[in-house]
Amino acid sequence: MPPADSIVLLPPNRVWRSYTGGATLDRIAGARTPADSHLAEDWIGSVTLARNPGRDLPREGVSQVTYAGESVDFADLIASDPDYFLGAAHVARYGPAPMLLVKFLDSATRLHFQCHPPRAFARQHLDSPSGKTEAYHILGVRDGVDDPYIYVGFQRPPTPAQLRDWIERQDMAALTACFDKVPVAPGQTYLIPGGVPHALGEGIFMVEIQEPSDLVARLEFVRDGYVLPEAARFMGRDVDFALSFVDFNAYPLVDGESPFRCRPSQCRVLGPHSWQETLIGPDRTDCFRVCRTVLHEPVTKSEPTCAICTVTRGTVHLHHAGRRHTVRCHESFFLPAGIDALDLLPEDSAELLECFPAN
Ligand SMILES: O=P(O)(O)OC[C@H]1O[C@](O)(CO)[C@@H](O)[C@@H]1O
Repeated sequence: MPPADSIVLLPPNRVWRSYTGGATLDRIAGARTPADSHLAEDWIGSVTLARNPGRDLPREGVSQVTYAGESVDFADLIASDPDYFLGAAHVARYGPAPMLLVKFLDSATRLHFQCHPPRAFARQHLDSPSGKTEAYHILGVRDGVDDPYIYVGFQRPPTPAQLRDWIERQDMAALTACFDKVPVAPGQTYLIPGGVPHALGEGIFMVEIQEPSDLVARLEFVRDGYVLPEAARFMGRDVDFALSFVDFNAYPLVDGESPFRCRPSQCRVLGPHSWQETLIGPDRTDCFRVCRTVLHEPVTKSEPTCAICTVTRGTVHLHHAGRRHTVRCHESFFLPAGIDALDLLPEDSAELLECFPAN
């Protein structure tokens, strides 16, 4: 099927989570009374199914997108012309899936201490092509949260036997004492490889970029009165299965900074005052790539692969093949691999977060 349009627009796609949040997402969507609830995330241009045991929504997670003015299931759209949307080399290697999951995440509360399987473990033991290495690009912090933080990697690792005991007794004081708080601020980026234990602090609004799966082992079972059902704790397996992929290394902070922080490096000049920088490159992970484009004038650019792009500041007009789309702050679009060059016209100045699958 020849593409009827060029750009795929990615409207909000709220997904139920076991923690609470989402008031910021409500506000962005223009809700009259923004409120926190269990719809704490927005999965942007997703073909990944959410694993929410007990919820009767078989397609939860998969996005309805806007293409040529029509609302369509994103997986169906890609299947209609995988080479155009994803690129022939990508399809030959991975099949008709973007191999990428991008989310807005808006936490009202600290998330459960948790750990995700690395890709090799997921392939060997979970019959999944993807694990869940994930990255956080922090966009904002709620009013009243004075010390935004994440926990990432043990600073004082327990032994596996100790951790097993604490999980079974839910001794969260002992577990928390294994971590230092890593202070975070808007504009920062962190990569959390599969296997590394972590918990996102309360009051953080961010874009999360990750391998496309919803695989998680929870080390903690109760948050704010919600008790995780057993099936949701260790992916239907047991505690020893979860412990077998936990990274027990120590990751001390150096001058208050975590080794998981990724600092930007400029990679491409796009105009006299416009550029693209790498936030997460192949030196950090082979699971995905993340860039930020800063625009101070109209720019024409092409990319070697498809991308999920989110405007993180300002407004950008996209021109391609005689069509024009306006994308405002916190709106997103999918850039098909088949697009040769795209014109980006910022209103004054703008920033884009660009997430690319592994290539
Ligand atoms: O274990 P919880 O608190 O339900 O959190 C799950 C969420 O945590 C994250 O892995 C972020 O750490 C999200 O991708 C995921 O939706």
